[in-house]
Amino acid sequence: MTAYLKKAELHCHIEGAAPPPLAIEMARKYNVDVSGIIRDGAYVWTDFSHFIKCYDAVAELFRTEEDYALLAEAYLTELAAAGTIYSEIIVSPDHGNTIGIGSDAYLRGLAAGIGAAKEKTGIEGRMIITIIRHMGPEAAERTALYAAKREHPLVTGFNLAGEERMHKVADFTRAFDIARDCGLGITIHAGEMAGAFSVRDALDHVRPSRISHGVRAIEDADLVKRIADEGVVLETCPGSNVSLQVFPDFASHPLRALYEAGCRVTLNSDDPPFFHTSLKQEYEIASQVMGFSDDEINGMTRTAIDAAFVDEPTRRRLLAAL
Ligand SMILES: Nc1ncnc2[nH]cnc12
Ligand SMILES: [Zn+2]
Repeated sequence: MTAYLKKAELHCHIEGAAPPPLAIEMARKYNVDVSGIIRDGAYVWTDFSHFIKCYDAVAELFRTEEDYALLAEAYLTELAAAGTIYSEIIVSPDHGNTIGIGSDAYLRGLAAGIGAAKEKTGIEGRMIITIIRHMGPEAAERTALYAAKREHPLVTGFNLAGEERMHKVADFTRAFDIARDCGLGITIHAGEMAGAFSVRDALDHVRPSRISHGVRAIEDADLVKRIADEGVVLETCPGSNVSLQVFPDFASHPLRALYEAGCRVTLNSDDPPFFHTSLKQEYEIASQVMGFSDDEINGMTRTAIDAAFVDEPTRRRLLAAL
């Protein structure tokens, strides 16, 4: 039972955290037919490409600053109820432009939601700006320049998400250099839909302190050793990986093997309702299905706080709260 354990999360896409009932509420508000993406109260998709389409359609149901405030507040309040003291949400300022409110209003809404949840529950939240791989390097550089210009106290990191099988990591080094130079923490999706080479590319070209997923590093023993030796933190999301069929089941998921090899691992939910999971459930899976002890799981939570993109006084306060 992990219900009583304190928790921390480094990897959850905020639009991917929208509970279907909230998405339905938004669809009613804007008179959108969602029968193609929500059935029997669950999101409907078949494979990664279809998941991304469904994700984008859900994201488009949130259209105002207030909608985004509501989404962030709802998610962080749910996390806090499960004992979570820290959460980094992955956000996409480009999306603010897609829906017509602009990136500033998008971030303002999310920041208001993070603030409201903190006021109610004490949970600490930060935002990680992501660029989207399938939107290409030019869009990525524009977003990085935006992040550099638009400093925000709650925006503390930079990520690359989207279709890992498109473009090369090297195409995005300039965007990451811009983000790093303005002081943002660096993480990158790699080793999820593509294999170990993708993780190696990410380490070589981007030099991140964390990797989003990274689990397919398991295909290359030298790479696993490098990750352990360099202390790169893996934001693992087992429920997401099984749902997207990266691994057929939890028994074949490499979390245990990576942990035993000395890699620094953390537990995360990715896009929880899309993958029929939650951070609470990921902790339960680690405990009940993968056999990690409470001490081992607490160690993962400590790793998450050690690797969090926060200022040092906040890190000390969070560590003290564990
Ligand atoms: N699991 C995932 N991988 C890559 N990009 C994503 N965007 C939202 N969820 C994602
Ligand atoms: Zn992700």
